[in-house]
Amino acid sequence: MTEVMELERIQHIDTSRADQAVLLEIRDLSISLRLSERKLVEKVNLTLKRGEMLGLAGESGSGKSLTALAVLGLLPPELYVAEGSIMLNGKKITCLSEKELRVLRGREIGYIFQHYQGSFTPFIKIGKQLVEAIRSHFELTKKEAKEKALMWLNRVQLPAERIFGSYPHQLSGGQLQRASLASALMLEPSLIIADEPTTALDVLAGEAILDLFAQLQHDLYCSVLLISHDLKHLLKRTDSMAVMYGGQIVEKGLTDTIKNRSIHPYTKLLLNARPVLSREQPKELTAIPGDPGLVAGDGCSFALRCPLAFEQCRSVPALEEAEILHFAACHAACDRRHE
Ligand SMILES: Nc1ncnc2c1ncn2[C@@H]1O[C@H](COP(=O)(O)OP(=O)(O)OP(=O)(O)O)[C@@H](O)[C@H]1O
Repeated sequence: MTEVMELERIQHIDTSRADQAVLLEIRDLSISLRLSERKLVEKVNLTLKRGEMLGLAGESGSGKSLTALAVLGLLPPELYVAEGSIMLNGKKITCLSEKELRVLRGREIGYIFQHYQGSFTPFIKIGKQLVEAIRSHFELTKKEAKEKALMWLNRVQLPAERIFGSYPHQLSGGQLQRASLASALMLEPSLIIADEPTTALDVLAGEAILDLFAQLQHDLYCSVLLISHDLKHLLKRTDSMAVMYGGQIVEKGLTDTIKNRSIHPYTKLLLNARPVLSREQPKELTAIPGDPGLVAGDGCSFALRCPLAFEQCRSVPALEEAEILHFAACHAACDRRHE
């Protein structure tokens, strides 16, 4: 198949996928430690539509990666899905066997991690690994698979022939992350999970990869769960966002709404702690009070660091719909709205 034919085929897939049906639905997901039964992620509800980019924000340890690993069926053995379900394309995936999950990963769900070195086996050339991955999911000859791999290396703006014949250690960090992007996208998954894909790169390389990723996601009409502790990336690129603290979602909604009308004190502090480039005098950044990762054992998980905390925060706030498609879990904010 020529490169032009392959592109036409992908464009055809785009239009046939052009509906905004729900692709991923996470319902009441709780993840616990097997030994102590301690909950690390609690009652997470998320919906991701076809073609949508959903951002998951929150500081280190808030439960973002565990949520993603649960979708991929890659939780470490000491953890398990204690409650809830995950549906992909209307099919429950929380009850699939390891063998079924292996088929799902790659073909249905692509993933890109922060540690891109782990995306490739060190002593096998990139091209050979890409061809093997393609042939394990598509019925293609070696020659056809090579053409597809080269086309994708081209699409992620790499010198395709050279990278195809290189070992992973011969590539820079940025090139390796581009190659892992090609490796995830070439299988045309309906969902891509990108967990801090640029954290290990310098700022410019990271920005360039995310711009390229957003463009390819748009062309392929796949859905993306983009995880980052850097609000800047999420505000710029996602359609909707969820903010996690202490293993729970504290606020979620359309990205513009979160940016302009955030409700939860933690989201507001995160937004104020972000440097904004402007011609005017730079505003002073607000630090989030208390130590990162300080989570209240009872009641609202953010209560120990919250400037608005009051008596009622000893009980767990429900995630309430403040306006259409905008949810927040905060007693103080809810009280103010009712005043
Ligand atoms: N295998 C494990 N055993 C015990 N606790 C774990 C394990 N994996 C994660 N945790 C704990 O679960 C919580 C959520 O971790 P998670 O990796 O999801 O956070 P995160 O928001 O993705 O943070 P980061 O941005 O640093 O990756 C943290 O308190 C973490 O210490």
